Amino acid sequence: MLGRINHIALAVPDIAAASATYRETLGAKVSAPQALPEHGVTVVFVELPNSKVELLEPLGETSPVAAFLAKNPDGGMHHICYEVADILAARDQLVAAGARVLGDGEPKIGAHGKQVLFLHPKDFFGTLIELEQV
Ligand SMILES: CC[C@H](C(=O)O)C(=O)SCCNC(=O)CCNC(=O)[C@H](O)C(C)(C)COP(=O)(O)OP(=O)(O)OC[C@H]1O[C@@H](n2cnc3c(N)ncnc32)[C@H](O)[C@@H]1OP(=O)(O)O
Ligand SMILES: [Co+2]
Repeated sequence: MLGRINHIALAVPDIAAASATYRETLGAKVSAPQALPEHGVTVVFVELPNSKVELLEPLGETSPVAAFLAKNPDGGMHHICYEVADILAARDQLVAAGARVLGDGEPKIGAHGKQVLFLHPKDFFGTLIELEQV
């Protein structure tokens, strides 16, 4: 089922400050901010030779990241995104295995314009998993 790691996501309290640190202190190439109101986040991507790091900050009153930052005010690892070849087949297989697919269970369009789904962290050893159709 699982392909490459598409990205590791870090929730941050201030995406501009975090982007500047990744650019200036770590010498990384960081994309311009992308507001994703339908997901309640603003994201940037740190480009790496073998994957990406997604920095995300809350956007709007109902951001799913706000609760995470309330518990982790300095920020922290938020989710891991695995690529899958067939997101609907993966979803059906996971649901049949008893895993919880978050939201209404239907894929949404993510930051890369691809279909994504999220799996409950409590079903995967305390780590929020995102699946992205490639
Ligand atoms: C798609 C656009 C973009 C992209 O890459 O393209 C993104 O990745 S957007 C990312 C932001 N969107 C999401 O995170 C959507 C999925 N997330 C959710 O549905 C919620 O955040 C959820 C259900 C994971 C947690 O919701 P909430 O925090 O409101 O619930 P609780 O506080 O009750 O949390 C339940 C339980 O889970 C623990 N938790 C919460 N978030 C995380 C996390 N990121 N990693 C690990 N664990 C997490 C929380 O601490 C609670 O544990 P407990 O022991 O019961 O306290
Ligand atoms: Co993500």
